[in-house]
Amino acid sequence: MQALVDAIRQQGEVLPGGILKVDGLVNHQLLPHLTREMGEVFAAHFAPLNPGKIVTIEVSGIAPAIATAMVLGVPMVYARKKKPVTMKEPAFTAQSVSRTKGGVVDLFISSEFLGAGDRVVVIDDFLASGGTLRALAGMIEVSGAELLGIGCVVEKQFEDGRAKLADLNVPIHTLANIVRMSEADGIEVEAGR
Ligand SMILES: O=P(O)(O)OC[C@H]1O[C@H](OP(=O)(O)OP(=O)(O)O)[C@H](O)[C@@H]1O
Ligand SMILES: O=c1[nH]c(=O)c2nc[nH]c2[nH]1
Repeated sequence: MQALVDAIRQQGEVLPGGILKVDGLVNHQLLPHLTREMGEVFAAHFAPLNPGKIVTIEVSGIAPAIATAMVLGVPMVYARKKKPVTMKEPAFTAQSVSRTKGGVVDLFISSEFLGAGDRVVVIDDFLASGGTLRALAGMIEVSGAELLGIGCVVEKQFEDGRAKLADLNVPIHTLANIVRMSEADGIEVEAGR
């Protein structure tokens, strides 16, 4: 997605600890024209798989996920990181590591909105180590739903998440690919794959 690649070139910053800051377009501020195009691109890519639900994780996955769900005309379900009292027991749960806040986080998906018979595409903002997507895939499997594919806005190729998720045997589509980055040399970004 060329507009996203251009925006990362203009706004992206490399922070200590191998974190790419794209707060002005993905994490803290959203640019509607970019978010809408993300949804259109993901929807066009995954429509042939005939998904019936989009699944994501709060908080930064929600925007590209709902943009995709709106184009496909299907519900969007998101994993929460704190279990609200309204969530019916038993919920599907897993743990992942928050890359931007540090520490292990618990994830909860309501069993009211995911289960056997659901055909699911997962959309998230970052594919880095793949740990978060692994946790989501586990919850989807336990629910009895079928995982059809994974879409992420930004892939950090050098963290190898794509290879680590190969055993899931589903297509992974990303919109921008960070080939390498460092505080000294900046960001090498290309179109996703
Ligand atoms: O492939 P991984 O190494 O698991 O990294 C990717 C995850 O890390 C971020 O979550 P984080 O909790 O940092 O951020 P958020 O609250 O902004 O969604 C991002 O939103 C992905 O879900
Ligand atoms: O804002 C972010 N920047 C990153 O580099 C990253 N990696 C995983 N999750 C991330 N979120």
